[in-house]
Parts: sequence; C-alpha cells; structure tokens
Amino acid sequence: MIELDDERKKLLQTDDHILVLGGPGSGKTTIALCKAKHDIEKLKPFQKILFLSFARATVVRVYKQSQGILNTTDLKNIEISTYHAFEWKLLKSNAMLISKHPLSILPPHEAAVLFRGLSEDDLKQATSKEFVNSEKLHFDLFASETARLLSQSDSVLKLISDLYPIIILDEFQDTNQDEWDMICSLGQYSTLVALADPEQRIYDFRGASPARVGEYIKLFSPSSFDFGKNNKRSSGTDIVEFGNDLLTGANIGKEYHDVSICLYDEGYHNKSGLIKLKSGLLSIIRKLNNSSSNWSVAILTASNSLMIDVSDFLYNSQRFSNEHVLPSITHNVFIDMTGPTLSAIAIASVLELGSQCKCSVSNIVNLLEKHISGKNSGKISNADNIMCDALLSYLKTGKTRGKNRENLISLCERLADAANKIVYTGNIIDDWKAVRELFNDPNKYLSMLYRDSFHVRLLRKGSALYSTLSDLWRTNLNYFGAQIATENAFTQEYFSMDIQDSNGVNVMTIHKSKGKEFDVVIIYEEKYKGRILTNPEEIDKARLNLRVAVTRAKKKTFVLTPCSKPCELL
Ligand SMILES: Nc1ncnc2c1ncn2[C@@H]1O[C@H](COP(=O)(O)OP(=O)(O)OP(=O)(O)O)[C@@H](O)[C@H]1O
Repeated sequence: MIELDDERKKLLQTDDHILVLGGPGSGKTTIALCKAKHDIEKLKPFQKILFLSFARATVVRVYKQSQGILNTTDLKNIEISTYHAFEWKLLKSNAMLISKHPLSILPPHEAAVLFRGLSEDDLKQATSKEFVNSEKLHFDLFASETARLLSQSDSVLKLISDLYPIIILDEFQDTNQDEWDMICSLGQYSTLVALADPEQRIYDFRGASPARVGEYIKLFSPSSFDFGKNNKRSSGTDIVEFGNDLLTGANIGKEYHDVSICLYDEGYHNKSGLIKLKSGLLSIIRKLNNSSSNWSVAILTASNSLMIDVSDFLYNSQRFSNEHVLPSITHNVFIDMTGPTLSAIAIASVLELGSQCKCSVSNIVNLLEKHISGKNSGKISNADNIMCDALLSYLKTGKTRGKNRENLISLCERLADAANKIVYTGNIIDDWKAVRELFNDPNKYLSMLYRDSFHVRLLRKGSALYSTLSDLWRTNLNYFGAQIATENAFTQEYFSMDIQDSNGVNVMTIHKSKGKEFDVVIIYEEKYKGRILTNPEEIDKARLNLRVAVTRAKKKTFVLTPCSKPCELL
C-alpha cells in the first residue's frame, strides 16, 4: 500500500518541472509512477508519459513495481523505456535528418571486435569515425546524435514533446553530457520530472557529473522535493543508516543490526572465501524458503572476473575429504554479453558452413579471433591482444610462428574438418550442440568460447532465432543464413525486455545492481580480487559504490571480506 504524505500529495499537484531528491529506497521511483498515474487524465488520446531509465533490468523492475500502482489501462498511457531504446526509436524514424542513408546499428559485440584494446577517449573518436565511414551507429553515439537532431530541428522537438508532454528521468544523477544536452532540448516543451540521489552517482567513468543536479536547477528552476533519508525499501532496519554512515566513515567501529560484516579466514584453502560464501548462502536460502516461496538474494562483487569465479563456484558442486558436499546452486548471472554473443555467432557460422561442407581453417581462425578480441567488451589482456594480431596475420599470410600458435591453427584445421563431417539432422538443438561440442577442448581459447556459449539464452525452443534456423533448414536442407540470423537476433536482444527475473539467487557486479532491490544482499571480496577499494585516491568513489550495493537489500546485508586484508571502508 502506497502511503502519500503531504509532501508527496503536493508533488502530485505540481505541474512545473520537478526535481525529486532522496536517498536509496526513499521512494523516488514510486512517487514518479504515482505522478504518472495522476497525470494520465491530462493526456490527449495520442499522448503518453515517458519514463526513461538506464538499464533494461531497471526498466523491468520499474515495470513490475508499476503494476501495484498502475492498472493495465494506465500502462497503455505510459512508455517505460531505456534511454538507448528511446533514442534509437527517434533516430531511426528521423534518419533522413542526420544521415544521407538509412541508419544501422553497430552492436556492442561488433564494436568490441573492431575497437579492441582502445582507451575510453580513443573509443569515442573511433566510434564517430566508424559512423562517418559506414553509417553504423554505436550505442555510445545515440545520445549525442539525438541531441544533435533535436537541436537542429525544432519541429521534430515539438512533435516529440507533443507525443510525450511529461518525461520522467530516472537516476538523473548518472546522465552524461550527451544525455544532458538531449534533456535540455526535451525540457523546452515537455515537463521534466528528474529523480536523483547525487550520492548514488556511480557512472563517472561514462561522463556522469557531480554538477548535473545543479545544472538542472539552474536551467529549469524545478519545484524540488527532498525525501532525504526516508527509507521505504528497508524500513525498520538500519541498512540505509549504514549506507549513509559509510559516506563519512562514521560506520567504523559502530554496530548495526541488519548489516553484518563477516571476516573469513583464508586458512590453507585457496577457496576458503568462496566456501564460506556458498555455505552462508545455503543457510540464507533455507531460512528464506521457510518464510516465502518468492524471495531474492544478490551476491555483488566489485569486478567481473570475481563475479565469474563466484558463479562458477556456485554452479559446480564441491566434495570435501570429510565427505561434506556443497551442492550446485541454480542462479542468474549478469555477465558482460559480448563473449557469449560472439560465441553464439561463431557456432551459427560453423553450423552454416559445416552443413554445406564449406568450413575451412580460415573460417575458424577468423571466428576465434573475433571472440578473443571482443569478449569482455574488447577489454582484453596483452597476451590475448598479441594472439589476435598473430591470428589476423595468419589470415593474411597463411603463416604463423611459435608452438602455441601453430598448435591452435592445427586445432582449427581439425575443427573445420570435423564440422564438415557432422551429420546434420535439422534438429536445431542437436545440431547446435554438435557444433558447440567441437569447441570443447582443453585449449584456452577454444574452451573460453565453449564456456561462453553456455550463457546464450536465445536458442530456446519457440524463440525467434529457433524458428528462423528451422525455416532455413526447411528451405535449404542446410543452415545457409544462420550467421546473419544469429547476429540480427542478438542486435534485437539489446532492446528486448524479456530478461532474467531477479527472483532466486543473482550474481552480478555492484554497478549492475543499481536501481534493483533484493531481500538479502551479500557483498563479497577477496584479498587480491574484486577489492571494493582498489586505489586509496578513489576512496570517495568506493564509498558511493559500496553504499549503492549495501542499500539494495530490503531485509539484510552481509559483507564478506578476508581477515588478512579486510575492506578498508569497514
Ligand atoms: N510512499 C510509499 N509507500 C509505501 N511503500 C513505498 C513508498 N515509496 C516507496 N515504497 C517502497 O519502497 C521500495 C523502494 O522504493 P523506490 O524504488 O521508489 O525507491 P527509490 O528512491 O527509487 O530507490 P533507489 O534510488 O535506491 O533505486 C519499493 O519496494 C517501494 O514499493
């Protein structure tokens, strides 16, 4: 039941631009949805209220949260979207105003391959250059191109504002300069409702600025509402108090009821932290299962690689010498999807070529190079960079040097040969698995691709990709066209809202947890991996990150940190 105090009631009656400030779980998103419901009656039949958020997962949570506030008819009048999806829709429908040709997307997995190893600054230049040369638009350019479109064409701007007279901006503190430029235009004719917590700003690395809220106040003179330290998410707990204390260091030496700091002893077992984490998780699951069938737990780490270690450890079961067993735990893992996407494209390509007996060593080397280059969004190790260069040089010259590389090339030869010999049956799942199994090899690069392919969820029976592959087989009795179909399916997927539910156990990075909520949160770090504070000069940033992580919990937060090097912020 939503409680509306006087301040919230006043907000509903306000027709100016609005700024809603408030700490984690203070009810910013909720009041924005109530405001949307309140204002629906003012809309003309063709108008909608636009609710913009950053991540698809947040959009899904907002959508779910809205179901307690908005009924089905209300929801037809509200468009809940990511910034990217909204910008792309605008750009696509007005492409002629910014380009001589129809626009197409440069999807993140393709961009990662093209721009492997580039620094953030160089990346920006490279994406702009790519747009000029190929008319393919990288996601990072959506906001700047939309801002350009809206600043150049007042009629488009008026049309958009006519369609969306009220625009709600979720997590406004994390908007970058390009998004801000776009908002400045939109705010000329639409009424803006900005939701912000300056102390949840964790996207400085993509251009979020501490000045943003001040800029908004200066330009739009909004009516401001401050929910301060209201705690609607975890009321009755001291989780938000801990989060706020973190910002000043007041948490140190203080006891909290609902935030537990658990020190683990690494002992002689290099997996001691993971064992403690998994044992603790099992007992939390037991307790939650006793009280409800609908619960959620998140395990949050500060780095991608620790997140993958955690996920692997949960996925596998462990048997100890005293016969004690830690069973496999089913969970959702929110990994960077470039590696899995490129692995699926590689499998589809081998399926296409192999089913026509046309697969060659060059095809496999090419696919492998793309996977190595693009995994982890193109942020790869020096050794992998060198391997990519060697594979590209092989593709040009047909030659390579060094035992490891020669070994890899002969594995690729064997793989191509085996792909041509598979007896394809037209059973999509069986044929896909047969090709995937070719990559199941101890070699580091083949096994990386193999492992990534298990994170692909697009090939369920009945999915669009499944039907397309079935059609291809029916038409040709081979998989001619499978690669392009898979690429298209993944590009579509970047806008899809069909994403994992956060019920059950979820493993993700702290950055991915923003805007979400779970019953219980476990934050995990190791002595040398996934440290919350990596650089003493960045202590303020680490405090903001940890505050976001801690305050995702509704009931209880645990922080697991090693005895020999406890988290410096605790
Ligand atoms: N006025 C209210 N009455 C009752 N429950 C509320 C109210 N406002 C928010 N809540 C509940 O509190 C929780 C957090 O609310 P909400 O997501 O709106 O907070 P937020 O300020 O947007 O959080 P964050 O910034 O951390 O993402 C939700 O579960 C929501 O249902």
